[in-house]
Order: sequence, then C-alpha cells, then structure tokens
Amino acid sequence: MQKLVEVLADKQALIAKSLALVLEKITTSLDQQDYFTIALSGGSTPKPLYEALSSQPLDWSKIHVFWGDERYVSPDHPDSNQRMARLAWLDRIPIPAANIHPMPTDEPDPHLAAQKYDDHLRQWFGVNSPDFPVFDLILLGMGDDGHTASLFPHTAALTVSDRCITVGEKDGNPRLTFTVPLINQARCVIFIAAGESKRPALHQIFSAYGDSFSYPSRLIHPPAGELYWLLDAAAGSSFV
Ligand SMILES: O=C(O)[C@H](O)[C@@H](O)[C@H](O)[C@H](O)COP(=O)(O)O
Repeated sequence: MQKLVEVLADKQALIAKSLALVLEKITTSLDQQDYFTIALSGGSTPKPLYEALSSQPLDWSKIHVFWGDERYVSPDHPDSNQRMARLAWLDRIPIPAANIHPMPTDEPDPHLAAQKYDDHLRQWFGVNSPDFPVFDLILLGMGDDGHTASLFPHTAALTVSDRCITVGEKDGNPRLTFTVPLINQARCVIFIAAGESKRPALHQIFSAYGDSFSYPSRLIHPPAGELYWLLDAAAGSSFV
C-alpha cells in the first residue's frame, strides 16, 4: 500500500487538490480501460468537489458512479447522499442514467436493501463471493468521531468480512455502507477531511497504536492500492 498525507492551506486549496487528484485517476485509468468506477462519500465536505466535477469535460459515458454509504431515507430527502450528489453534480452533466448506481432505500428492511446492492455490485463487476469488487476510486470522509462511510465506532458493521454491503447505524438510524473489506480492495482510496473538529480523531488515526474500533478510519488501508489523506490546515497542520 502506498499512503500519502497532504495538508493544504485551506478548504479551497483542499478541494482544488482533490479535484486534480480525482481527474488524474480518471484520465490515467481511462487511458488503460474502457470505464472508471467511483464510489462517493456523503457529508458536507465533498459537495464543492462534486460541484467542480460538474464542469469538467470528461467522457461521462465511461464513468460509473456508486455510493459508499447512504442514509436510509428517500432519494428526495434532505439527508440523502444521492440527492446531494445529484444536485451538486450528476444532474448537471450528460451522464447516462445507467451509469448512476444509487443505493436502494425503498425496502421496508434495510438489510434487504443492503443485500440488493451487494448483489448489484457483484453482478455488475462480475465478481462472486468470497472475492470483492475492485473499485478504481473510493472517496471517503471522516467524522469527528473517526468514522468513515457509515462505519461507526463500536458497531457490528466494523466486523462484517463476508459481504460488500452492510447496515450501519448512527443514533439508532440505519444506514447502508460499504464494508471494510470492500473498501480495502480499491485501487485508490481518497479521504478528504477539513476543519479543526477533525484533529482529535486524526491524531488517533495517524498514531502508531490506537483502537480501530474506536476510530474506524484506522481500518482503511488498501493493501494493493493507494491511500491518500487530503486535509486542510485546520484539520491536519500538525501531521506534516
Ligand atoms: O453519509 C455520510 O455522512 C458520510 O459518508 C460520512 O462518512 C461523512 O463522510 C463524514 O461524516 C464526514 O462528514 P463531513 O464531510 O460533513 O464532515
């Protein structure tokens, strides 16, 4: 695994660097293959990145967009990660509808929805259990508590090792999430984190010793892939 931590002067520089890196990954991959697979993070940090991507002259017919986690709400709910990405980016570009792969949130039981998306990923990538699909790029954020995707501290989702998708839980509310083994199969994982509030968790995550179940982002280290941590100075100035 190649790991790179870069601290940018401010949020604007962080988004500019994130955009440059995402574009680099897309263009170099499409030089070698016919399509590019990206899984999106939710939360607030990546929204300006998605807005910036909407003005990029890319061959969207070759790009397939998935989500790394989703709140278990309807696609038009204000908390929906799908809604955020569509408004900021996907509704603004000529991407084929078939290239957008939202997590289903219409099943009465979130576990059924998790299985549906798991099945969809395995079918689309042509990968059967026990192997895992290999994403070209997975974008991740990190919560103040060190969670990533919807892999929250001390939850059962952290230990799921035989599935691509499981049900996470925050404050009693279900969420669909990529599992740790799926994320760690990726060719490239990019964490994007900003703000002073991230510092305590980052100290725990970057320390040589720490509890991964208290700080789940510690669990993300793709053995055959690249791992980038892109931080603004408010979050990461003491790490480099
Ligand atoms: O659905 C979500 O909320 C995200 O996937 C989650 O993991 C997010 O990335 C972090 O909570 C950071 O959120 P911010 O970017 O808002 O700090």
